[in-house]
Amino acid sequence: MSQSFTPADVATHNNAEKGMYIIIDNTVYDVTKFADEHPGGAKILKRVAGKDASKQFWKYHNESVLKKYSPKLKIGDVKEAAKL
Ligand code: HEM
Repeated sequence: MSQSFTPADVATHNNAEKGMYIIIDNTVYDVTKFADEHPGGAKILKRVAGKDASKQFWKYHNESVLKKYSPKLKIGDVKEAAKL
């Protein structure tokens, strides 16, 4: 079962203390522990923590990266808050 997050939920996880979540194409990844082993560096991940980083992600990686790391880093999907 996959957990649902609103963009606002993800936005609260924007630093190492609270945890660092990023959104790539509607999927939420927890990169808190991964940041220090990220080949592109921890700094660049800290800058996008809490945000949708799809554009930046696809600039530097391809599908095989997501395939490889999803089992370890994926924590859920983005679901918009119900519109009133
Ligand atoms: C789930 C999230 C991410 C994973 C699993 C991930 C994984 C990786 C991996 C495995 C590499 C090594 C190169 C490769 O195999 O393609 C890499 C390089 C890199 N990543 Fe990420 N990355 C993530 C998110 C991001 C984000 C959001 C950014 C930008 C804001 C970023 C920027 C970079 C850069 C700049 C490089 C170096 C590219 C190069 O040296 O040519 N990454 N990343």
